[in-house]
Amino acid sequence: MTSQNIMSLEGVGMQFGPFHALSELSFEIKAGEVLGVAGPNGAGKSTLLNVCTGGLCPTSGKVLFDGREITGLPRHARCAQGIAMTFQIPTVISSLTVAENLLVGRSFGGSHQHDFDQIVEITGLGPVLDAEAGTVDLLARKTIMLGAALATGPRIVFMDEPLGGLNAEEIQDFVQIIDRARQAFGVTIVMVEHKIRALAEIADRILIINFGKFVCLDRPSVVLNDDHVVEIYLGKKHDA
Ligand SMILES: Nc1ncnc2c1ncn2[C@@H]1O[C@H](COP(=O)(O)OP(=O)(O)OP(=O)(O)O)[C@@H](O)[C@H]1O
Repeated sequence: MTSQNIMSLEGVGMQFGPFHALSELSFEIKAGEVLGVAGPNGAGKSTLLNVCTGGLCPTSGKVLFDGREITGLPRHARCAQGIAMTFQIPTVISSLTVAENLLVGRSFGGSHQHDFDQIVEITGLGPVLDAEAGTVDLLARKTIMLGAALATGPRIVFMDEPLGGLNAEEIQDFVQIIDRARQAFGVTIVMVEHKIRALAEIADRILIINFGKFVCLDRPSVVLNDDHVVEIYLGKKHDA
């Protein structure tokens, strides 16, 4: 992992009418890292992902990619620059084959696309390449979505709750696929995830937000032992 920053948020806020979903968020994402993003329901995690990937334009502050401002850039333009996203509910094109879904991903990418065969090898999708994407199981659909994202040739992939709905064995399998993608392509991964123990195993650092505000950003061992984080998840400590 290098210490060079690939993306920075500077004082980012997102208001929906009078409601502040994000307030004054500032932090950096390091090139090559796996950054976990966690926080209670409604903390603003999905809003944050959308602000980073172009689904939402923040109402204040700046988003920088490689030092250049991309705050108002739409999703397709960010994708062409190397910013991809996978969604909580797998968005595959059910009537196309698995291979065709990966090729659709390629058609949205920029100039630095990864080798198709290497994506198939990393994702392990080889045995189901000719199957209709709507017929495969949840893990395979999540893997197709990641494969299609990788096919765009991203430098950073934002993943919204990638482990949701998977059992313990499937979580291990999917985490390994994510790790292989990171090793092979040097891609930076940002994962919003409720399963904080699983997140701690794969993430280099974890960002905690609450009520749209920055709480802490550090190594998993530090974050999981942070009193404020424990309080957010478990409630205030009471003297016996
Ligand atoms: N388009 C919108 N209009 C109004 N309020 C919104 C909109 N999108 C999100 N919100 C509100 O912003 C807050 C943050 O939502 P967000 O989905 O980002 O939280 P989250 O941390 O991803 O939650 P969860 O863990 O439950 O998925 C919530 O209170 C939500 O109701």
